[in-house]
Amino acid sequence: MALSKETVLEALRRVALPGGGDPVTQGFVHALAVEAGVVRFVLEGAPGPALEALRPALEAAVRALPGVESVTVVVPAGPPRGLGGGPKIGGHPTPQAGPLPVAGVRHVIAVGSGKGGVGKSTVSANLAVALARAGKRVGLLDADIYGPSQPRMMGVSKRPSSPDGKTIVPLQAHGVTLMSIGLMLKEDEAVIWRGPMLMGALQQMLGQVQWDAYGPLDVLIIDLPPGTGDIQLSLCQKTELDGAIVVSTPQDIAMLDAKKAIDMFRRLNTPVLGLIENMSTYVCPNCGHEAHLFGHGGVETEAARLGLPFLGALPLDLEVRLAGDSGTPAAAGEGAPARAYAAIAQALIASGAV
Ligand SMILES: Nc1ncnc2c1ncn2[C@@H]1O[C@H](COP(=O)(O)OP(=O)(O)OP(=O)(O)O)[C@@H](O)[C@H]1O
Repeated sequence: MALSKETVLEALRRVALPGGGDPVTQGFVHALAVEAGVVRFVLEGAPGPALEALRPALEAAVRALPGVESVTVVVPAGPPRGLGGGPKIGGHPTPQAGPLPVAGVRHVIAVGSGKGGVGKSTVSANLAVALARAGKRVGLLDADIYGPSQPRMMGVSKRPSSPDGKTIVPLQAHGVTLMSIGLMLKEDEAVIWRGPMLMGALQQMLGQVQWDAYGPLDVLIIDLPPGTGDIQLSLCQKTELDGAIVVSTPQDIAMLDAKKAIDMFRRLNTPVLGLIENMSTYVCPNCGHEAHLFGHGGVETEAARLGLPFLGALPLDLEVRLAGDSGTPAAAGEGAPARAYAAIAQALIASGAV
């Protein structure tokens, strides 16, 4: 019989569980994929150690099928270790009627992008620092749960404390109040959670973090994951957002994805506060020649076409990358990128968004 999902499920059904029944009928087998001899599935629905104990028998049962080249069984990480007996991050979300405000915060602004790698986290960190330098009390939430980069960009690695075991005290860096799921995980630890766990983590980051631990905030910047997935949807529906900023490079392919993000925010009734063009120009530090590696001006043109504010263009600058990697965003310095970010911060303040 040819290898198929059904033959794999049949083999798994033949594995008897210690407490009776089989893993398929008990609902432990999820996201089964069978592709050219490669079998993958997620084992979920019982405590992690019990599933780990089951894994070898299931792998052996599948490997014994004709045509199987490899088997990968993923047992999702449970909620990360807590904060010294404090709240566990990443449980299932609790039901919530409508969008809620974030306690201790006046304005909430999400920073999104359609495509990954266009500099959304860099822009979030730098904008937060620039707004803080302009006198605003700023919070930064790293909601890029699969790829949290704010701890590195903002230069923090300490685990936040939870004195009462329920709420979490955020950290502070460069004048910004900061929280990231990355602070709860080891740097190289992958998050292998399904949708509900992600939603739960996001809900906790907004509701259980004491955003006003160092005084009430004027604005909370939320660094979203790229794309238009569960986190974006959930955030827009469950949180009273003032609006979203969309970051794109001028490249057509990035702009195409940015338009999808804009469309998503519009459909979710989240006002788009403006567009930012990142990696806009490159000025050669040796000869001063200006090059447009990803094109130039495309985002501004698109903003005009859509009737949205264009907040500014940010150069492709080695200082920005090095500063991000070193944990002190370029906006904290005195160079050209810091001036460009200060101008965007002023534009946002002038618009009344912050
Ligand atoms: N204007 C810039 N000049 C130079 N390097 C930049 C600039 N903007 C971002 N980078 C660099 O590009 C890389 C990707 O940036 P970043 O992580 O901010 O993108 P992202 O859109 O948040 O990515 P992801 O989708 O993976 O979260 C980083 O190494 C960052 O330092």
